[in-house]
Amino acid sequence: MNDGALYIRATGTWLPPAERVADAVADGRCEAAVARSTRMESVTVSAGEPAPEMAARAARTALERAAAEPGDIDLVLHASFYYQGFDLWAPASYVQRAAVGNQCPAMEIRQVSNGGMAALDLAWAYLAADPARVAALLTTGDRFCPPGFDRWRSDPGTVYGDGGTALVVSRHSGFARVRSIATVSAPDLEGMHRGDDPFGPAPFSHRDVVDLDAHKRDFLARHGVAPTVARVAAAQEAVVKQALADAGLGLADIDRFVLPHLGHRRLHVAYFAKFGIDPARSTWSWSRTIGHLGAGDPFAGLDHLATAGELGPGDTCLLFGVGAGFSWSCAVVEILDAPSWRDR
Ligand SMILES: CCC(=O)NCCNC(=O)CCNC(=O)[C@H](O)C(C)(C)COP(=O)(O)O
Repeated sequence: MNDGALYIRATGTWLPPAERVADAVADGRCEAAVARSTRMESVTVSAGEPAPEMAARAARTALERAAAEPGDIDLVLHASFYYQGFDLWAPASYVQRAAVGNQCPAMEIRQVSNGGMAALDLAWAYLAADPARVAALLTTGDRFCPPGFDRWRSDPGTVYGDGGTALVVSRHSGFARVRSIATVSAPDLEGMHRGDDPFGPAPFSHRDVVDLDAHKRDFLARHGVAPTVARVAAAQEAVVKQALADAGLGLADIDRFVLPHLGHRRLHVAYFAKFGIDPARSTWSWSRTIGHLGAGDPFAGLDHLATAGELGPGDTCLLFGVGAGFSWSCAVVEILDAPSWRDR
């Protein structure tokens, strides 16, 4: 066991069937312009499975692959950002009861789309703080459904998918090692996801459906596009530079890029063009069939690469997360062994 090391023992996802973007355009659910700019092919849509249940199903897969017993798990962190099914409730405890069945601390992470990476960052520190702590279960789960969310229109540069994801991390061993993780925060940008709306006394006090584009227009009208874009770009560059430096690697050393499930235009601006990332070496060809899973994209993307047999010993992956706030996280993951559960 290496002091301070963190390993990934297993990944897991639970995704409902996908709906085709072309069908959504044909029946008016999705604007043709959004289909063109995002280049999304399909998104996973829950027929009714609740977000915490999808997370629990992903967790069961990851725990089984990790051969982890309930007593092995010393922390459960559940990240989400949309409605979890009840107005005042503890989704992390639901995941713990439904998937683990132990009594370790179970807490919720609400860091919008960066919640999965925030959980990874915090779990590493929590496990390192006590030699008796060995492993953690990290989950995400969201269901972006009506009436309050329009997966096709609530955030025009991104089309949202439903699903649960999970990671089992350990200080002792795993198929992959987390070489570094960095997180950068830009609270001066938090207004971009509230705009000019006043604080409300209850959910949906000012609008019936989430409209992130309205908040963004309000914010950019006050703060300007160019300075905001520059601020976002600078923070994105800083977090990648920090993660790579802490891992002693350069961008050229990275074999695979696990990117947020944003639409193509956003990915091109923030990742492909900015860092010279080849889309073919990213998860884009898969994520365009899934949609933005909220906090779960990094876990789902790593699970996809592992399950598809695209990861071998010595490979390095760069996991990216970005969330309203804003916050950015970036982790360097080194593959030590081919995952035992890969499809081929
Ligand atoms: C709310 C869900 C969430 O946390 N999403 C992640 C944060 N959002 C993004 O990264 C989307 C990209 N947007 C931006 O970077 C800023 O809004 C910009 C750069 C101001 C305008 O980007 P655009 O909307 O034009 O793609």
